Amino acid sequence: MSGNAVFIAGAGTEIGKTYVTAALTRRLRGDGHDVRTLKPVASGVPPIGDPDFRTSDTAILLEAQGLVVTPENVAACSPWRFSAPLAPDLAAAREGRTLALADLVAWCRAEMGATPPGSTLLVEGVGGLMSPVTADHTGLDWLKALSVPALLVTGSYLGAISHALTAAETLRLHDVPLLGLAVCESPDAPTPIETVAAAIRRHVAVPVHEIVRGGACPAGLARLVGA
Ligand SMILES: Nc1ncnc2c1ncn2[C@@H]1O[C@H](COP(=O)(O)OP(=O)(O)OP(=O)(O)O)[C@@H](O)[C@H]1O
Ligand SMILES: C[C@H](N)[C@H](N)CCCCCC(=O)O
Ligand SMILES: [Mg+2]
Repeated sequence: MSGNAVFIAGAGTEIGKTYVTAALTRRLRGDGHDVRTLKPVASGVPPIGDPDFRTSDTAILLEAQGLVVTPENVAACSPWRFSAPLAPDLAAAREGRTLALADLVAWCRAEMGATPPGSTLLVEGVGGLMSPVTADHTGLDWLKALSVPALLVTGSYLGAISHALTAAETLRLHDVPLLGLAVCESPDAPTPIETVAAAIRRHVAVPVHEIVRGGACPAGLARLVGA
């Protein structure tokens, strides 16, 4: 038997998946849980030696785990890294590379199998729920192939309610268990985050947590995800 794996899916891109995943990681570690956090496919990632690497999802997630940036740690967290800030299939093509869903799923399954009972494995997706990951498959295909529950991250920008509910409904139609939603406060949102979260709550049957700008992971969100 292996540990508890959770896929951090997004209602879109650049809405706070990494922020929430890092906050969750820190919170779980602070609460004494054993947690490992992965970003298997990352696009828009500069080379490790580039000063901007420190703002990459991989660097942020390593730091949240108390790990330093070394080539080994980076490869172990994010084996598929592409430099163009595009959907991974397009970013890979820019480098003359391809990514096969079967390889990605096999790698993730091995990580899940290596997660001890009582430990938590967090896997951040890439882009939005149905952003292409490979030439033929989306993030939803990847998530379904892993058979793990999802935590859905959304923003509070105008339009976020529909994006969140569309993603949640897609997960429901595809029988992907949804643990809950995290609404991450967007910059310059026209309504308070509470208003957005309340609107989403009226339409979903799972917990909806709020993370304000600069905020830490709420205890309830950590309880939802922790082993
Ligand atoms: N609650 C927050 N407080 C402060 N900054 C935030 C918050 N949520 C997100 N951000 C910032 O917004 C930007 C986008 O967030 P983040 O990188 O987490 O998005 P993402 O959904 O992971 O994007 P991607 O699709 O590239 O993986 C980052 O600079 C991040 O630090
Ligand atoms: C570069 C960006 N921050 C992400 N890494 C990739 C987002 C891909 C989105 C593709 C799409 O859904 O249109
Ligand atoms: Mg991210």
